[in-house]
Amino acid sequence: MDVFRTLIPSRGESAVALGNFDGLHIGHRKVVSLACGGAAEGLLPTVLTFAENPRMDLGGGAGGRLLSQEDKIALLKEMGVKQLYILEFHTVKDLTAEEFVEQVLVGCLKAKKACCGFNFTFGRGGRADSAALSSLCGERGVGVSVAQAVLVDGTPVSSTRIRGLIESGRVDDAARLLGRPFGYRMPVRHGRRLGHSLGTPTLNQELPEGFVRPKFGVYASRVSVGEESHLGVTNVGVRPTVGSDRPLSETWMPEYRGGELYGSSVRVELLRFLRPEQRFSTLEELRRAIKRDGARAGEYYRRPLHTAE
Ligand SMILES: Cc1cc2nc3c(=O)[nH]c(=O)nc-3n(C[C@H](O)[C@H](O)[C@H](O)COP(=O)(O)O)c2cc1C
Ligand SMILES: Nc1ncnc2c1ncn2[C@@H]1O[C@H](COP(=O)(O)OP(=O)(O)OP(=O)(O)O)[C@@H](O)[C@H]1O
Repeated sequence: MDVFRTLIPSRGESAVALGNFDGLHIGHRKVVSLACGGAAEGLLPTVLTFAENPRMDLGGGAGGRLLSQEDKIALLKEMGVKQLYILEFHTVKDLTAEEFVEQVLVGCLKAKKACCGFNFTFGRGGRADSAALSSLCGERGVGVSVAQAVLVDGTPVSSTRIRGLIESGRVDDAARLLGRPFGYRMPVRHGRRLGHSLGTPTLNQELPEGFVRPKFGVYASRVSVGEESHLGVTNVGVRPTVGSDRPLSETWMPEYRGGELYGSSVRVELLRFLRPEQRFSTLEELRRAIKRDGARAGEYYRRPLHTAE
């Protein structure tokens, strides 16, 4: 897959999926798969997205990112996308709907097919919708496919809805909307090695500025180290017992017997909220709580995904 960060000409005629696609949830995947379907007609499956959520620019406040750019690129590649444009929003922000179709879609991306969802908006101020896209594209011989709303529990799936679930600890519900567990791949940093002395060594990862902030507390988790998955139990928060100046994700893998992971990039998926973070009066109480958390996490880890209790 080619990744372009500026509007350089497409390598050939394309089928383009349009949107921000933060999280690549099941609604987004439907739009992207419409573009991937273009391959059967000899079109290059292409995604046009943005480096930062356009809502920031349009004054809406975007909330934390659900997916790092690296993870977004990997998922789109897996889906069969051949060209990915990750643009700075200001490069298209002031174009009218007509200019966007003429200059970007037709002129640069050589689109023969454009794909979007039921609630897609574009053009200056986000004032044009999928009907406008259909008519502007139709005049230029470009087909348009509009995905109907993908619903869960009767309501459209959206990045905003998923953020709300994660921020309130409902990661198992978020997984139903994402089509996979919520997680992050971040480098493992050194901690104070207190965990080692408690008998529960932890992988410490910093959640970067601008990333969605899961509800502080302890989660059953799944940890991917290379090709292997391990049971994990993760505390997301500021560790009121021992203190931390910034939010951390700390994961103990009760059954892991492998080597040190400092410096490597490890994927942690949060499967189920277990309890809020607590201030313990002694380290011994903290140690016992962590062991109990590990045992509870094992129950969720071994349970098939997305099933009710
Ligand atoms: C499963 C788990 C649960 C935890 N729960 C709490 C908690 O409720 N309160 C707290 O202050 N710290 C909690 N922690 C964080 C520990 O204080 C921290 O991981 C430990 O002190 C090790 O620190 P270090 O990585 O700097 O060595 C938890 C950690 C884990 C792995
Ligand atoms: N539930 C859904 N069903 C079908 N298409 C969707 C759905 N959600 C988003 N889309 C489409 O996916 C593309 C990307 O949308 P966008 O990134 O704005 O997603 P969103 O999840 O609605 O985000 P937000 O919550 O920030 O509005 C757009 O073309 C949009 O219409």
